[in-house]
Amino acid sequence: MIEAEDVVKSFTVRTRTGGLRRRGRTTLRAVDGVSFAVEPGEFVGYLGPNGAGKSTTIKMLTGILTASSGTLRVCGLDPSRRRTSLARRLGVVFGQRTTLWWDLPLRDSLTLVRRLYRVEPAAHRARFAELSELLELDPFLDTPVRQLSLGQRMRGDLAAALLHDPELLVLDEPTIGLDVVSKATVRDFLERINAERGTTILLTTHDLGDIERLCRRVLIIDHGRLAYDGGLDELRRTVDADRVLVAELARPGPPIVLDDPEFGRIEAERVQGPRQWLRLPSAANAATVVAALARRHEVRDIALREAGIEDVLAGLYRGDHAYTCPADLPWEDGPPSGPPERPDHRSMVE
Ligand SMILES: Nc1ncnc2c1ncn2[C@@H]1O[C@H](COP(=O)(O)OP(=O)(O)OP(=O)(O)O)[C@@H](O)[C@H]1O
Repeated sequence: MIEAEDVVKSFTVRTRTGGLRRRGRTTLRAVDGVSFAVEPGEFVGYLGPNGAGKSTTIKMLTGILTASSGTLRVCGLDPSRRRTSLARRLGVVFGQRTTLWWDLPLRDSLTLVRRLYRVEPAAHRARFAELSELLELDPFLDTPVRQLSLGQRMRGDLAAALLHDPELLVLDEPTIGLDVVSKATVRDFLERINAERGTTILLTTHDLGDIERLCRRVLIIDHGRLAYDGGLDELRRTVDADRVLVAELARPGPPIVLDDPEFGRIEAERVQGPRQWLRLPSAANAATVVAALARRHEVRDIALREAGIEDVLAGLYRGDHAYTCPADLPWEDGPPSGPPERPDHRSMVE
């Protein structure tokens, strides 16, 4: 459904280089040699910190931007050359923008979408009825789009993106700003169209709840380069994120220090009354640490917190962990051992 091979997108940006009047130009490689493939029916998360190159990738996939180099095929088509043909096979939702007509009732916006995509009236009626039911559009179909709440508008945008029954749906932050109930509606809907209709979905989001709930596979991009391609569980295992032991002692005391030949030195990193938080190195055996703790302190209660996906990603984005990527990714000089420094990202041309 998507084939990206060594895709690069560079922007030329003006910079001041010292004195007031001295200006230069910098080439910014927003996407820097990205390669991946998405099979029909997959639900893939596309993650990365702010400015990593996610939206730029999505704009290239949808034909809005043309890649500076590399090969890109979406539904078998070159997106920038076959933009109109691709539009018939692709649905796109940008959470921060709407494709609906602001002053028209939602129903009329959706009718216009039918005409734009030249959907047959009978097929449109069936699809419209199905999407209205799944997204619960009925109560606000006759409300002008500008009067819709964010959650209602997003449901309208999803319907507009899917009315022509595309094979591939590309979503850029579809749950941004939604409350928990609206998020759940959108997530349930996406899960259903992926499972029941086999629609392939590429989802960009900073909401890790979306990712944990929906995506079996994630791609992580950082500084324009693909840093990880694989499952969420493998990602957790790969980075070996630290676990945290929360110990409740019989009485408040100074920060715990454990020094043991088996696991080395562990110091409490937070103390709150009788509670103390100890970060366990990934190699440490939790049972050994708990036994050492119980020998030296009167312990009332213990909790062990595994690193959540949020901790794992925060560590990756900060550069605490070495990145890994599958060996079959076509890195020219082998995979990067860590995220490149910012200066490598920009190369001065003038
Ligand atoms: N039209 C443009 N001209 C110059 N630089 C651009 C342009 N569009 C994006 N960039 C730069 O490219 C880099 C990647 O931007 P992009 O919008 O793809 O990031 P992102 O991963 O989507 O970030 P966010 O999570 O904040 O939306 C950023 O440094 C951004 O400033």
